[in-house]
Amino acid sequence: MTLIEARDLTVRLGGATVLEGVDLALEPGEIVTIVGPNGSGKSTLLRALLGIQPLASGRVTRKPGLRLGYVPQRLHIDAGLPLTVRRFLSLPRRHGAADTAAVLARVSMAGMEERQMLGLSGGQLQRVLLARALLARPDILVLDEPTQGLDQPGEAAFYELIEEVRAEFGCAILMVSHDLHVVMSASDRVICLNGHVCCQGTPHVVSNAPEYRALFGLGTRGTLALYQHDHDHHHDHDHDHDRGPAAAPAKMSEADHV
Ligand SMILES: Nc1ncnc2c1ncn2[C@@H]1O[C@H](COP(=O)(O)OP(=O)(O)OP(=O)(O)O)[C@@H](O)[C@H]1O
Repeated sequence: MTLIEARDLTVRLGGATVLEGVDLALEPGEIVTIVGPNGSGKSTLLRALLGIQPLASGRVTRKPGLRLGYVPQRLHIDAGLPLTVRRFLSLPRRHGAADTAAVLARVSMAGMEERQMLGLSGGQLQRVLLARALLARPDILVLDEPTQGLDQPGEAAFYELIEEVRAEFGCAILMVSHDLHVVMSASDRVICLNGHVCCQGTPHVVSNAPEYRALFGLGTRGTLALYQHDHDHHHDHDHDHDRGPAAAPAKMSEADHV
């Protein structure tokens, strides 16, 4: 059964249309990655799916009783606010000490309950955020650029952990990522967003589809262009990224088959 489905989503922020006509569905156990240039509406789409972003129009349907775990892009903690890992994990809902200890151990943070949140390294903070999301026993783990600011080994380790968590918890994963290797290797499906869904498909199909190569002009740069394309080019066929949110999804006969 589909976990969550968005139909024809439109979101306006500060008078601008940030998302328009976006459709998306997530099936159990899938890893789906949203890519797109800065400001293309990726975080807004996640927030809309989470139900914390009002819609101008469209609909989000959730499986009854659906549990969502969210790992945000950033966490603002007041510099003067003492906040231990234990306290943070009990917000907004308290969990038993054993559950907290188990989930911290799962993210390789065993025994860190009394550490101050402000004293954690970037990688440790991401693990604590993941632990908090896992405490909700989510059907879907939603991650917004979860490895931002981590070095390469930290990034690789974090995504390895995500895959392990999916296998163990059986949850679907929906994430925004700028990390090419994640997009190409760890995702079942890639959605390319620029205010609208430009194209989508499995990473393999998308990166190999002639339509995709024509669309993004991969040339000799290979799959790197999947990550690097910036939607500021023109091409001869009927899909124009420059139209922004009002544009229709690309016609990608192969790549659209998901
Ligand atoms: N509260 C707001 N009021 C007005 N405009 C906003 C607001 N929040 C976001 N926006 C605008 O909406 C657009 C989409 O923002 P969003 O954060 O969803 O993009 P993104 O694809 O996640 O970007 P990035 O890759 O930089 O994180 C941007 O142009 C942003 O400036």
